Amino acid sequence: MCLGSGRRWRLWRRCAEGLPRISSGCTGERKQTIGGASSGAATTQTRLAVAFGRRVLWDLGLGLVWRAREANRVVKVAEKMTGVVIDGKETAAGIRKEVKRQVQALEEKYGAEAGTPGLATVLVGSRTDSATYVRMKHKACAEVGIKSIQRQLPEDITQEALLEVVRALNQDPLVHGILVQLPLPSHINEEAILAEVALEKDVDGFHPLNIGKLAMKGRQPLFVPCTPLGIMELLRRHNISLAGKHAVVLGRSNIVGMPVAMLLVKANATVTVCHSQTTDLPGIVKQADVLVAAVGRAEMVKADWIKPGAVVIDVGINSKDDPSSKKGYRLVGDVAYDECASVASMITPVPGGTGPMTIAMLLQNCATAASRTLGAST
Ligand SMILES: Nc1nc2c(c(=O)[nH]1)N[C@@H](CN(C=O)c1ccc(C(=O)N[C@@H](CCC(=O)O)C(=O)O)cc1)CN2
Repeated sequence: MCLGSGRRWRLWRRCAEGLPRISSGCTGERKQTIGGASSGAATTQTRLAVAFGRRVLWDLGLGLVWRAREANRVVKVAEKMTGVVIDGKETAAGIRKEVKRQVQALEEKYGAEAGTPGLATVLVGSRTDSATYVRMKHKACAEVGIKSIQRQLPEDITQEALLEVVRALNQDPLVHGILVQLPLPSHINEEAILAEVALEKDVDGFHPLNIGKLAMKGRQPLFVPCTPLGIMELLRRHNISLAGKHAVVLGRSNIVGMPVAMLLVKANATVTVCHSQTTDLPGIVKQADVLVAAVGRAEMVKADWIKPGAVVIDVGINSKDDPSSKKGYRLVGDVAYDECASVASMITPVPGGTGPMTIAMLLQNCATAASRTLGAST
């Protein structure tokens, strides 16, 4: 077999390095941003490859066989590169447009009064973060044409009175989705309140039956919690495959950690859930092809915890003192973003990552709830 010198050289390099091909698009500090449904190939990462005693054999076509052994050769390809930013804000904006079209179609089919999806939010007490999230939800509803009503209740409301509010919303035919903002005050039994929400209106997916089905093989919940669903949608829309991958989830909360772990298992990933009693957290995180950080500890995950090329999903929203900002603080995630972005292949920012997706998924669940109810009643 006769090989041209260019082809021979390429063959030798492939054999000797034993490396995956490095994208020619890698450009030092350049940041690539991907939003919407476009695909995001990993373009940058630091690579260290060690090739021991690789055999390179080729025929020069002159009857001469060259046998080359590369012994203890270190191929070091170290590049300072930056992972692709998964833009949750842009992806969520695309989903809001889709929901808006869905709402218009429902109104055309069932009329403007009966056909408009309705969401009821229930806010107990005066936590400023909860009030902000509820306000954001109402604003997003208005943007896509979902009618929303709010039940603002005092901090000291009794369990029974709160149950009555939920029961009344269950009976309201113009309300297709009910959301009880969490956390609730400590004297309220959260489990009992969430269990009272009508199953077909459980747009937060926290009803015990929906969570139970999520945890079971071959069962489908009516609704899936919004942040975990948003994470899966971000991964799907960015063509990140999960089958056979090792996914590590930091945190075991009912709102994010546990349900996202169940969704990852259903997507055929091998999942490790880490928590406050986990030993050697950095060592476990280092094994993750996909990392979901949801512990609520500012910038806990450092660059040397990340496996080169991993996909990093940051769910943390923590405020950090920042005298240079107008407010005196800024929001940061659970991941030390700048340093981790240079090791990961793809990463979500905070703000602008999973947060906007949470609200987009709520709108989507609400439109689905209305569509099912209206379809069932005709
Ligand atoms: N009943 C529920 N309660 C809570 C949920 C939930 O899904 N259902 N999740 C969280 C809070 N949450 C929604 O309620 C939520 C958190 C953050 C964001 C968001 O868009 N964050 C922005 C930054 C916002 C800011 O500037 O403060 C971002 O990340 O870009 C949306 C929703 C707990 N409770």
